[in-house]
Amino acid sequence: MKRVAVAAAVLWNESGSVLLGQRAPDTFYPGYWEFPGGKIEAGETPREALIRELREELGLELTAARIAPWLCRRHRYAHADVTLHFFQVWGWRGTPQPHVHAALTWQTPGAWSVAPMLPANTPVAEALVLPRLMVVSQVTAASRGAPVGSPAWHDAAARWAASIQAARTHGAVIAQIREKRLDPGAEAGGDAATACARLGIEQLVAIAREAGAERIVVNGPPEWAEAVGADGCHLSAQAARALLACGAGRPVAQDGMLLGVSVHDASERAVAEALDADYWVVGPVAATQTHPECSPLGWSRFAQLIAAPPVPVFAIGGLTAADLPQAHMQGAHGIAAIRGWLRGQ
Ligand SMILES: Nc1nc2c([nH]c(=O)n2[C@H]2C[C@H](O)[C@@H](COP(=O)(O)OP(=O)(O)OP(=O)(O)O)O2)c(=O)[nH]1
Repeated sequence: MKRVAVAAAVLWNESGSVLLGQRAPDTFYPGYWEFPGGKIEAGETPREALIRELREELGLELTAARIAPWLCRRHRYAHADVTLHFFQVWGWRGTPQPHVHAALTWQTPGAWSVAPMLPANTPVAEALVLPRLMVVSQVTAASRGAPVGSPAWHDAAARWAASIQAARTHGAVIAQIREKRLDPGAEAGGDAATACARLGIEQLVAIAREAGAERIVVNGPPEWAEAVGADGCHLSAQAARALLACGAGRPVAQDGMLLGVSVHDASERAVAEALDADYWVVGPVAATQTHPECSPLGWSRFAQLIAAPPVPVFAIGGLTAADLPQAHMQGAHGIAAIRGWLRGQ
């Protein structure tokens, strides 16, 4: 089958809308909506092709410093096996003109008023509505293991809620409940411990919802995410590797549940890909108190590790909201942090 490589742009305007073009009547999939872009020619990089295509198709001059790689998706159409390099673009000169499209429209992701999109774009449209900021909990550790429901535990939980609220001033939030010692499946075991752990996680889900988190994932087995009414589960790199080793496939029980995986190196990236995770959390980018034993990747190794990711990536490790633009430029979808959200407030 013919292999085709394509570069396409998610152009963001100041109101948070993205530009779609409707394919012309004489093309393959006429009338379908797509992100502007086109085939990468011999000798071109995806970025060079993007700049050329948007000049030809829309009459725009992209601002080089405002173009960021984002996702790379492969889709097998009947006519060709297509690899799509999606970029996010925030800066250009000119007003988009429909030089090749039947129509152009600015659309708010998730509130699409046009359809259908090209089939390869369904996961891309979903990725566009995934929040950019992940706030990771650390309530048990921050309260020095105080029992669930105790005043010290509540204080730590309130600080976590404040972190979620602080992050929300920068955009939509995914809350990740990461309470290792509360893991209801942990070796501490016993019915009372399990019930208490479950209660703790349930309370944190309620607190995160109240604080305005758009999505909530639980770091632990998928059954627990489901049992406490979370929107998905997040697997540590170790848990993901163990699941894959027992020959299990993608471990998410219900449709629509998110699956996230932590990644620190290329072999863990391969595990996340094999499990068909919906997003990766990759780091540490900078030094962090949570993992003092890990040497930081720095942005350049981070960018190499995540190069051409099929799903959105959150950068983690010593980051604050101020790092979001830099994270985007390195190919990240967003950033994740435990402590960073209240810094500087
Ligand atoms: N530009 C763009 N192409 C996409 C998207 N999603 C998607 O599956 N594609 C596919 C459709 C095509 O197979 C290919 C884009 O090729 P193209 O627009 O340069 O060319 P084409 O197939 O329409 O036709 P032609 O240039 O060969 O005449 O990528 C998208 O969002 N934007």
